Amino acid sequence: MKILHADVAVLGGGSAGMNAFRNARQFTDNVYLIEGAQFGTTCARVGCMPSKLLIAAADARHHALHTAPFGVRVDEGAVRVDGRAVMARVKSERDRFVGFVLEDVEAWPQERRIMGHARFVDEHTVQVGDHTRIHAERIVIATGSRPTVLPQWQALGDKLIVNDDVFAWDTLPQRVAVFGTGVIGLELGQALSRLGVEVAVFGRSASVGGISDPQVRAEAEQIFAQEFPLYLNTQTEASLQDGGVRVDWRREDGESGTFAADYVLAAAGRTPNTDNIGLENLNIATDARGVPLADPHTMQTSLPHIFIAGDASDQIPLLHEASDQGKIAGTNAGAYPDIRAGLRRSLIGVVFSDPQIMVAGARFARLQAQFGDNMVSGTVSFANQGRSRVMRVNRGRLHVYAERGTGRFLGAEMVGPAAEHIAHLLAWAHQQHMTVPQMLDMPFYHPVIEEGLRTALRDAAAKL
Ligand SMILES: Cc1cc2nc3c(=O)[nH]c(=O)nc-3n(C[C@H](O)[C@H](O)[C@H](O)COP(=O)(O)OP(=O)(O)OC[C@H]3O[C@@H](n4cnc5c(N)ncnc54)[C@H](O)[C@@H]3O)c2cc1C
Ligand SMILES: NC(=O)c1ccc[n+]([C@@H]2O[C@H](COP(=O)([O-])OP(=O)(O)OC[C@H]3O[C@@H](n4cnc5c(N)ncnc54)[C@H](O)[C@@H]3O)[C@@H](O)[C@H]2O)c1
Repeated sequence: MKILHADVAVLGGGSAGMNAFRNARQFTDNVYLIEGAQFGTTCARVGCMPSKLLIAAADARHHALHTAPFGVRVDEGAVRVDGRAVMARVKSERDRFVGFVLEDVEAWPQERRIMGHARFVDEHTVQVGDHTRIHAERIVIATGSRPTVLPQWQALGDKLIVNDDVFAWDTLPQRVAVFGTGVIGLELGQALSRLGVEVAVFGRSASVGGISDPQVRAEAEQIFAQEFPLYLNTQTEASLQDGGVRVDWRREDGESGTFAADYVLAAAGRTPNTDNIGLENLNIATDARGVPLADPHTMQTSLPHIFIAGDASDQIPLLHEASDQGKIAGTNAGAYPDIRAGLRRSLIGVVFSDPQIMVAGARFARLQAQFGDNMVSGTVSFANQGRSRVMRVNRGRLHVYAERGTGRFLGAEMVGPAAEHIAHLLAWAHQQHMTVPQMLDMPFYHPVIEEGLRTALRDAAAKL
């Protein structure tokens, strides 16, 4: 057994762990980065990047099939999906992104990177595989998350797939049942459907892409249900049949049916990888899911020398949050005991469906609980918004929320065109603590989709 002594040990070499390692090294060279599976990050290998590549292919087919309203005739029969070519591009571009991450990792001294599953033996000792034991003064947990697989789905064997499996395909299957109407369910479900795969998306609640505003959510449901079968508030039972999967479903309203699929894609949330790292050997405060509680400004847990970052923290499971949290945790682990609050940005979240979904600042549900009647909501429908109509992307709704009296901009939720860009404008305004009147003083070009944002802001201003 190799015994090492470290100032800082970082558990997990994904986006959060890499940033923690990088930042801890600003203070000491004696830092180890431990990776249990492979370097390359979830984001680049099986997350953000390959999903966006698949969506790009799906949108190419969708646009090719929808040119007629512009007077541009494309022979529909000529639009053919070559599943092997689609997956070949997804994988080769994905490998390019992974390659850049690996270049960064390989630039670090080899003896500082240790491969193996890490577990706590006690508050200062980490066992790596069966080969190394590290005594560390400070430790950063950055072990990420994995798809949640419910026990009743285990019997499906290799017919139950997760996002990682999709990006390992060499070609496209014929039929997929998606369990989960959150971010992954919508993104991958719609992309597969647009690539010609027969898809049905099942959600056990009314949730669509995480939208908490009932009016925006209802609009999203209506839009997506027009494109592919979307079953909300639905119970499902999946069993193996004829070499595939049979999904028996029953909706709350009593409607029921069966869907035959090649695979069930589990997209029902993610579980932080903190249940298999020996936390039982520590006296650390955890939340109801068993995840260590941490101050979001310092990422310090209840054990002052242990920090947590990224999806493992179960705070906001997004890439930019993992990077920020990794930086904060690594800096504080390096500078310990000089602990400082790091930069936390305004909330921004985008679902890359079509139309896109976004949240900026704060979610409606949280704001309503906090502000109640002290909050106004400005609205715009994109159905007749000028530029959106020109481009035939005129679907969706934006709600902006502001504090009554002060006019302070509080947040927004949206399903609609250019949501990824509007999300940035609004998150930036939120972080600058702008009021709705100040936002209306900003320039708006003509004709642009952002003029819809101005309509919503004017509506909010009139109610202030
Ligand atoms: C399909 C999909 C699409 C996504 N799209 C987006 C998007 O468009 N935009 C966005 O912002 N976010 C997106 N995300 C979320 C984003 O990918 C994650 O929030 C982010 O990658 C989390 O980074 P992390 O460092 O916490 O975890 P990871 O990158 O998963 O790193 C954790 C690392 O820890 C290792 N590890 C685990 N346990 C141990 C152990 N005990 N010992 C040693 N090592 C261990 C793992 O092998 C892994 O390498 C997406 C996620 C998925 C699944
Ligand atoms: N564009 C992006 O930024 C992006 C893309 C993909 C993933 N992500 C991140 O990854 C996280 C995980 O994504 P996700 O879609 O798995 O989780 P999610 O939390 O977004 O959605 C999970 C959905 O599954 C539903 N659900 C739960 N149990 C179910 C069951 N038994 N049957 C059917 N439905 C069930 C929930 O009601 C919810 O709607 C996201 O929260 C997000 O932070 C981000």
